[in-house]
Amino acid sequence: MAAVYQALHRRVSSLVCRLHSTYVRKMRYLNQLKEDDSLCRQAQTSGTFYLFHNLSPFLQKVGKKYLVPQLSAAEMRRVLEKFPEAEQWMEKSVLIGCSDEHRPRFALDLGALDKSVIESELQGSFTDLRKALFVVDREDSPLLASAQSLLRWHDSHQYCSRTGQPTHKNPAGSKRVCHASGVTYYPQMSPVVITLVSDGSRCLLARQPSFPPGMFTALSGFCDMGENVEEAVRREVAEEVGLEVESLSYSASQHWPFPSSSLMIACHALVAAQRAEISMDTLELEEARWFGLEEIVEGLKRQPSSSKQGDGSFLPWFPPKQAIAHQLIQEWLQQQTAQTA
Ligand SMILES: NC(=O)C1=CN([C@@H]2O[C@H](COP(=O)(O)OP(=O)(O)OC[C@H]3O[C@@H](n4cnc5c(N)ncnc54)[C@H](O)[C@@H]3O)[C@@H](O)[C@H]2O)C=CC1
Ligand SMILES: [Mg+2]
Repeated sequence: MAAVYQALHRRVSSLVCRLHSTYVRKMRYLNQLKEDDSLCRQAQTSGTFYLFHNLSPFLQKVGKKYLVPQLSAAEMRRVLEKFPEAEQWMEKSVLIGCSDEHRPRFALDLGALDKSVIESELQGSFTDLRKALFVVDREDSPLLASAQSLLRWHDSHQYCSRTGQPTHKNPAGSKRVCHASGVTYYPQMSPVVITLVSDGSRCLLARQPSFPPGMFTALSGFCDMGENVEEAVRREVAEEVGLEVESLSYSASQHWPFPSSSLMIACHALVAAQRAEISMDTLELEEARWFGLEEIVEGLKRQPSSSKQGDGSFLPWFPPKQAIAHQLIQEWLQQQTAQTA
C-alpha cells in the first residue's frame, strides 16, 4: 500500500512540476516580450489578435454562443488591406498574453476605421463590453476586460503631462515614453475595496441610483492616497453606512474594467450586532439595508428580468457570477449555512 502511495505521490509531484515549468516559462517569455522590442515585433508576425472598435470587443455569434475570435497576422493583414496605411495599424497592438505554446496574443483597437467594413468582412459585431463580458465563455471575460483596460490606458495617455509632447508606446504596450522629457508612463489601475458587512446573522447590501432597478451589491469605494486596505474598508463603511467595523478578513481580488481599470479587493467585515443601525450617505446611496439568510437565497435565484413586480416595484437581485460581489455573497451564505447546520 505504501509503495502504491509513494508511486502516486511521485506521479503527482512530477505533474505539478511540469505544470509549474510551463507556467514559469510562459511568464518569463511574456516578460521578455515586454523588454525586448525586436523580439516583440517579430512575435507580432506569428501572434493572434483580438479586435476592438472604440473599446468594444469584436464577437461572433455561432448559434446561441458568443465567441471571441483570435485572428492570425495573415487574417489581420487581409482585413487591414481594405484601408490605407495597413502596417501602421498593426503597430498599435498591445500584448495581452500568450498560449502555453508561446503563441503571443495581442489586442488592437481599430476605432478610426469604418466598423461596418470590418464587421461584414469578419462576420461578427463589435459589442459593448458591458454586454460582452456577460455573454462570452467565463474564461474569456477576464481577457476582454484586461485588454480593454490596457487599450483605454493607451488611448488616454498619448501626451506627456509634463511637456505636452506625444508619448510613444513600446511594441508590447507595457509602457509609453516621452522622448522630450524622458518620462516613462506605465499602465495604471485604481485600488478599490469592496466589503460585505455582516452583523453575524445578516449582511448589508446597498444600491446607488445609477444601478439597474432592483440590483443590490456590497459596499465599495476607491482607496485614498496613502491608505492601506484595512483603513480603506473601515473608512468606506463608516462613510457610506455610518457603521464601525470590528474585524475584517480578505477574500479575493479581481480586475474590473468599469468605469476604467480598477483592482477590486474583496473583504468580509463584521460589525457588532448591538451597534448595527444604518445611517446612510444619501449623496452616494439610494438604499442600504440588512438582508437575512432567506432573502439572500431568494435574491441569488432571481434574474433581473424576473425582479419586476405587478405594481412596478422591483424585488432585490444581486450581481452576476463575473462580479466579485457575487463571490462575497456566496461565501457569506456558505458560512451562515455551515453555522446554522
Ligand atoms: N466587480 C464588482 O463586483 C463591483 C465593482 N464595483 C466598482 O467599484 C468602483 C468603486 O465603487 P464606488 O462605490 O462608486 O466608489 P466610491 O464610494 O469611492 O465613490 C465614487 C466616487 O469616488 C471618487 N473617486 C476617488 N478616486 C476615484 C478614482 N480613482 N476613479 C473614480 N472616482 C474616484 C469620485 O468622486 C467618485 O464619484 C465602481 O467603479 C464600480 O464599478 C462596485 C461594486 C461591485
Ligand atoms: Mg461607494
